[in-house]
Amino acid sequence: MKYLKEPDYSHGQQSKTGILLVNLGTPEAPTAKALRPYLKEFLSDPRVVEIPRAVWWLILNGIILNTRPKKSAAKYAAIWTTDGSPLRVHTEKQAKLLKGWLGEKVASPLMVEYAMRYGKPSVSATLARMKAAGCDRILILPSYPQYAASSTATAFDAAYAWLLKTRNQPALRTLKHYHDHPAYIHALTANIRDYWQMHGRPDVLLMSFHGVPRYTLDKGDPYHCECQKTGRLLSEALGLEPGQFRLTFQSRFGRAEWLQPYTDKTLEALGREGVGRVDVVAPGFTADCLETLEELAMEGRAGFLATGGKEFHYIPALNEHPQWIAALGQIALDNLGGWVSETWDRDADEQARQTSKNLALNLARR
Ligand SMILES: C=CC1=C(C)c2cc3[nH]c(cc4nc(cc5[nH]c(cc1n2)c(C)c5CCC(=O)O)C(CCC(=O)O)=C4C)c(C)c3C=C
Ligand SMILES: [Fe+2]
Ligand SMILES: [Fe+2]
Repeated sequence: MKYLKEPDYSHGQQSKTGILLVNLGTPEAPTAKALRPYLKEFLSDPRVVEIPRAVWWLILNGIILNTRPKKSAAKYAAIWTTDGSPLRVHTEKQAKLLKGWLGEKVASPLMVEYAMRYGKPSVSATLARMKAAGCDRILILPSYPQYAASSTATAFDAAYAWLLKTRNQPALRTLKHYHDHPAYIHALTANIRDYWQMHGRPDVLLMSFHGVPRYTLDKGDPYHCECQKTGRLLSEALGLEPGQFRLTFQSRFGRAEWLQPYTDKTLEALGREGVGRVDVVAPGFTADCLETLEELAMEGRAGFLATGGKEFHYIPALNEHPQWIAALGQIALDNLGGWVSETWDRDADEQARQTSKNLALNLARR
């Protein structure tokens, strides 16, 4: 059969608008056994590794899948929670909170779900469930503020692949990026300011983004420029001078050159330069995960302290920060034009926000 079976049709079923939050995916357990299928699916994606298929098949199946699952499992074990993988825990909570936030602002029937590009819950199964529940309009909202072919585009590929097999297709919208959306920048700023209010300020704020191979920039992927723009807007919003922050790229995979400067090398250099306190933040990760909790908060810390650094702080990702949930809601609404009717007065809300911000600033100045 070429097409998926249609859910039973009933006249008068209320049509809904759906929002699907898509994150990368994570293993089912912190074990080599669970890592293997996850890494196989992830690293078999031609958007992720672009070398010729036959060559890559040999490397992946002959070397990587025999060595990496065990090593990565040990890293996942160090960050695993009683509720499971942090990436899934946070993404699931974000979807629930987003539904609550939108519920107060939107009159139309709405469904908010999350899916993972690799592993479970899959994009196709979740889209099928949303359609069966009556969603005939769906917005795909990737968890990545900066567009990259290896993250954003492949999430869309998964949605399109499901549409290809679907007879009665819902309307689909994709949200390409929100790297410079004022609400996203505001949420990042609020999250960092909250942290500094509790723990004091660093000598240097290091903004670390997930890396991608350097050749993707040369071939036209806008990811590098979008990370730079987020970094610039964030440094301006925080009022940082050039010497007070750095922007770097982490998680290099394989032997090819990736976007530079590298996070690990920069942290080691900062330690050697005698920088006393470094705070690391990862603006491109909207949920904490292996790459932030293990690579930055554990490995990065060790590298900085081993080379002479005195104090290291990792500032948590946006996760469930109320400003982030509000930002997700605003970003979603910006992309739902004509699909839902809003019951809130955005301008009045913005005015109230500015007033309370000014009040807080005045209080801080006293
Ligand atoms: C910001 C979004 C991401 C981009 C762009 C991205 C590109 C990219 N990643 C790899 C290889 C790996 N990444 C891994 C984990 C991982 N990557 C992202 C996000 C982006 N990746 C996240 C959120 C995570 C964490 C997932 C979690 O479960 O917590 C891994 C798996 C872990 C490991 O074994 O190291 C690999 C592998 C490549 C090759 C790439 C671009 C080409
Ligand atoms: Fe990655
Ligand atoms: Fe650039």
